[in-house]
Amino acid sequence: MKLIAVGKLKAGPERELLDRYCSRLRPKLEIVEVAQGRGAPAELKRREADALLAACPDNAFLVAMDEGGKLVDSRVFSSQLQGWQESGRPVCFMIGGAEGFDAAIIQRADAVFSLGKLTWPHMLVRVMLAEQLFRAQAIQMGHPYHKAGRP
Ligand SMILES: C[S@@+](CC[C@H](N)C(=O)[O-])C[C@H]1O[C@@H](n2cnc3c(N)ncnc32)[C@H](O)[C@@H]1O
Repeated sequence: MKLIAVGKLKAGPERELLDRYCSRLRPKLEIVEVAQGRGAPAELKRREADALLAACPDNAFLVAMDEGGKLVDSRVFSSQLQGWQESGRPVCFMIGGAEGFDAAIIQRADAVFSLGKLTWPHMLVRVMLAEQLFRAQAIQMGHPYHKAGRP
């Protein structure tokens, strides 16, 4: 699995949490960082989209993280992730920059997934996605990390 994201995550609390969840993930999550675009928002997003798409294999199943995407619970996400992984295509997640995605990313995406209607800082979205990937793995394995207490 691969995460392609805008910006460079520096040392600090987000890095520590991301490393903690990533160290528990199997298969490993390869993280590719692309440079933040420059210029007016439309141009910046176009440049970021070019870099993001260049890092994404043509045959990848691309999941774009976007607040306008599909809202699912962790069990549904876990089962969807399993299906994507079993499809034989490499699974790539993508996180945009401060201005969000260019339309080209949403058009290319095979799935658009939301962490809720609130807008989160993109470095926190990395941590939240890694935690959900770990939770999805725990659900698949029946590991008690995920407490299925809801009716
Ligand atoms: C600061 S947000 C960009 C906000 C931008 N104004 C927009 O409309 O997309 C940076 C990136 O974090 C991710 N992100 C932020 N909030 C999210 C959410 N609720 N669900 C999924 N991804 C989110 C998206 O990939 C977004 O491109």
